Amino acid sequence: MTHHLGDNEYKLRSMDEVIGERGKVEDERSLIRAPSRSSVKSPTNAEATTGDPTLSSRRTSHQDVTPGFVYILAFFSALGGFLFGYDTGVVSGAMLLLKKEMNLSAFWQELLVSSTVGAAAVSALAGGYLNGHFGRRKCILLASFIFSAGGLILSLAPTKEVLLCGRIIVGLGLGIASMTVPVYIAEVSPPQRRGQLVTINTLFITGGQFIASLVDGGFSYLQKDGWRYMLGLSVVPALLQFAGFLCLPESPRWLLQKGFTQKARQVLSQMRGSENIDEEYDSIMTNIEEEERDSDGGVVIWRIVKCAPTRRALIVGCGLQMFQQLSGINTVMYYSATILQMSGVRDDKMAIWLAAATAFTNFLFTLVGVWLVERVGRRKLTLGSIVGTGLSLMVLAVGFLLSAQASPPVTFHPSDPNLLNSTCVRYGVCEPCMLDPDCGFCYRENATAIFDSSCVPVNQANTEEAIWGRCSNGTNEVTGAFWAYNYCPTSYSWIVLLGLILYLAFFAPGMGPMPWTVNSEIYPLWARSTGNACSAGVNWIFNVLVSLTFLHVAQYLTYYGAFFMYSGLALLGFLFVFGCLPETKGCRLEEIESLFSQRLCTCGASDGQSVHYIRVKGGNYRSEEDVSDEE
Ligand SMILES: O[C@H]1[C@H](O)[C@@H](O)[C@H](O)[C@@H](O)[C@H]1O
Repeated sequence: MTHHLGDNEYKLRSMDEVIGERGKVEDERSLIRAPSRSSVKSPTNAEATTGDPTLSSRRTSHQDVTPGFVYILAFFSALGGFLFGYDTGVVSGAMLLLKKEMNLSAFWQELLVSSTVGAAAVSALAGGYLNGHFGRRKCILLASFIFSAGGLILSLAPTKEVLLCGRIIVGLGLGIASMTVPVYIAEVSPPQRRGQLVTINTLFITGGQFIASLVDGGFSYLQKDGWRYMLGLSVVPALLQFAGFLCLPESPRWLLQKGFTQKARQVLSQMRGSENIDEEYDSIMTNIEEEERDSDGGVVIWRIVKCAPTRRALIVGCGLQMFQQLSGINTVMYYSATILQMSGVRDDKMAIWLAAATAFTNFLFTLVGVWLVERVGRRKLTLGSIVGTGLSLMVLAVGFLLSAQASPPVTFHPSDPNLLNSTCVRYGVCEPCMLDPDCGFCYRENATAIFDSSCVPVNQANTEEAIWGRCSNGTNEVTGAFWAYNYCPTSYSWIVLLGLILYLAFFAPGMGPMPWTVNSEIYPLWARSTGNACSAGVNWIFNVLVSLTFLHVAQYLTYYGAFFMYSGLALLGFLFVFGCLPETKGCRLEEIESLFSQRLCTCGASDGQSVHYIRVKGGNYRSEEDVSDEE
């Protein structure tokens, strides 16, 4: 179908073509890229031989060394990621001490953990408005201020109610930081380093989780008030970030959008060192002008939904965040201590240190992601990661399945009258006994077998022991009886352990960081704050959903059922990523909108092909047919 382009309608083709014909077709304008004055005026040898000015300028920029200032900016921003990881990670260790000292019921424990994540979901959504209105820098300052205040309140909290306030305040900071930091880093980075620098933010998240587990381990010996240090230590990086950002500049893209052109130029040249910034400056400027001209005002989220390319970007961004959480990372991390106990680590203190080893593995493999992201690109990295994640989840599930099939029987039935009312006595084998949150498995073992095993009620105030009997004082050296809560003794634990390690090795380089990295790049400037707010909100909402439902899911589906389900969800995630995620590596932020000009779920079909764009009424389309096909 042919389209007649009116005054407001203009064509947008592939970047190279548009720039090549720019002299000839005055009213054809590129949204994707504006040529720099310098590149048009003075062609280099490469342009002369290939006739391709884009190629030569892109090559030049690829050879450029990123100025140190950008690394400083990335470091101070990523402290927000560190706080994200620290505050979400530290709470499990703090809770072990808190529940004893403050006599917390299971409900209060759950409330203290999930209130932070819930508050983060709300503030991430609200962060879109703050970000667009006040700028990235002020939002980061606000988040670090909130983190400091929250940390202080937590460390001094006299009652559980004050603790809850502190946890909610920290959550509010988390939400804002989680959506602002990746956007800020993406906007200050040069295209060839952007993926790596934004991925460093996730490295800081997993680094924060690892440091939190070390702090948990260290202070777990301090029974009185140890939790105050654990929770309060987050004030240090928060204050460091606050002080740093008092001296650091606003994102040049936000400055330009708000009309602070002089300041934007100055900041951009500060960030690019000796590099010529004309091309980048013009490109951002042209983009903003076109966006303003095409904008019909109105609420941003509604504009995003109405405009096909941004709508698709939003679906991809939110979908990635959803599948990240649905692949069960936080369940695996949270459950790692139990998995390790299953493999025969009986000492609680030892389990805490081994959980630190799990967090370290997550951190280490995120580092692999930082190294790979600019080498293999976001798409391949995410695809490879999600396939591996799905397979490792299957290994985990098979490990749990074999353990369930070989579940040791109950051979010893204590004749205490208190037991008559308990559901625990009805179980004949360990598997259903451990799936019941009210019961645990008490047993003895020698080198070859398990014997004298019983299913007895757990002490709800301290799940590390039974409410009475041989196991009521934890692992009892005298009677030689062991207490297993939430797991069964098994000789297949090595498969589960293998699954855990494989899971982290595959998840951490791709599915961990890429949803954040990709979201920071795929929206045009006018939609960036809102797009990231929505996708970060989705991440937090699914985070709280998956962690709150895990134990119930495991109760209904058993552990192996739950992990098979997660691997099924990872498979769905693979299909989604394969169909919908385009490669954004090396593109300038202003170019990326055009990658969503095609219908969703066609990415897999067009991998690596060159594209032609036309732009009609504010939208980018891959071909003239797409215009007629507008969804
Ligand atoms: O990308 C991060 C990272 O993978 C963390 O380990 C996880 O706890 C977060 O939920 C996730 O968003």
